[in-house]
Amino acid sequence: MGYATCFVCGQENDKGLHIHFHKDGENGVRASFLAEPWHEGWPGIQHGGVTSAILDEATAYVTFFMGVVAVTAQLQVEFQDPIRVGERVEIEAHPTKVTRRIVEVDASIRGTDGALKARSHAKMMILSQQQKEEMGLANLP
Ligand SMILES: CCCCCCCCCCCC(=O)SCCNC(=O)CCNC(=O)[C@H](O)C(C)(C)COP(=O)(O)OP(=O)(O)OC[C@H]1O[C@@H](n2cnc3c(N)ncnc32)[C@H](O)[C@@H]1OP(=O)(O)O
Repeated sequence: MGYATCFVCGQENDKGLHIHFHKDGENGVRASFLAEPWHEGWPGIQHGGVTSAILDEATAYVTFFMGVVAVTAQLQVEFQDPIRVGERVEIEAHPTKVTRRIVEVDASIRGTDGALKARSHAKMMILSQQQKEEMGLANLP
């Protein structure tokens, strides 16, 4: 499942991260990722933008599995501990608050030992029909 060309999850995006997200419980999502050398910023450490993209995507999948079309309006990221190249990490996200137009989501990335690497709090804006049409997202499955 996913959009083929998405930078984070698209299986047909040659330059993408190819992360597979799956549902976890009623509203959560989970995924796993291995940091590769071409994901680094400082030598040997995964770039913070890549980390942020992964958290953003996990957040978006929460709303996707809820059956709404939403975009990220705010994403607040805390980088707690470096993600090393060659290190596998586990990603998790779940909703914390749902209102008519905004879904708030917490996401985290942890090492395989459970140590916290990064976490985020996001506000996802549910799009109106007009906004979906304006953004070219009106015909999503
Ligand atoms: C299978 C694969 C699945 C999923 C995989 C698919 C790919 C997923 C990609 C990952 C997700 C992304 O990165 S999405 C891409 C990054 N995000 C974007 O490009 C979004 C760009 N921003 C926008 O388009 C717009 O600013 C919106 C839609 C977010 C908001 O515009 P709007 O709807 O016109 O908002 P507006 O009428 O002004 O305000 C409505 C109410 O919301 C509040 N509000 C407005 N903006 C914000 C904000 N940023 N943060 C908080 N609150 C806000 C206002 O104060 C107001 O409150 P009140 O007065 O009513 O109280």
